[in-house]
Amino acid sequence: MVANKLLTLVFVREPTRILLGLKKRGFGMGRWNGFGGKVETGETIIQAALRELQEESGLKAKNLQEVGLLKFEFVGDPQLLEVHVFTSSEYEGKPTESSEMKPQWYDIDSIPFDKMWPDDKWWFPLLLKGSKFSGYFLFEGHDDVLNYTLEEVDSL
Ligand SMILES: NNC(=O)c1cnc2ccc(F)cc2c1N
Repeated sequence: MVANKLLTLVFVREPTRILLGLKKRGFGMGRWNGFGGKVETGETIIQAALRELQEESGLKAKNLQEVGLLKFEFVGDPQLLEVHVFTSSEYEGKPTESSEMKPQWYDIDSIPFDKMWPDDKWWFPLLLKGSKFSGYFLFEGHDDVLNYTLEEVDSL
């Protein structure tokens, strides 16, 4: 049994816009993502979310809320990714480019889905309307979603 790999994904929200980061290298390079990464041993998922947001965007979230649980599988790869999705609407600091990410505010009416992971177009509307959601996406490579499940939930 291959344990799930725990990852975090944080979106900083303002009333009409959301902060995305352009991945400058490595996994998912060239796509606008949320901020996040691996949960290291010895840290909680929340601590990891806060750490990665700070490292990748320069922001310190003050009211992190868990809003989604996404599981990603890639054909041919036994490692299941378990992604804990958070939003924050109160933060300290200014969005700052890092070696990994270039942060940019996007109006919630013009999210660049064509330059994001293909699954975003399904669950982003739920995140934007404040729902809690749980989903599973089966990828073939990084561009094709073979099938998925997605549901709004009352609690995560
Ligand atoms: N904004 N969306 C993301 O950051 C995102 C979305 N879907 C993914 C699917 C597989 C994966 F390995 C990473 C992501 C991901 N970073």
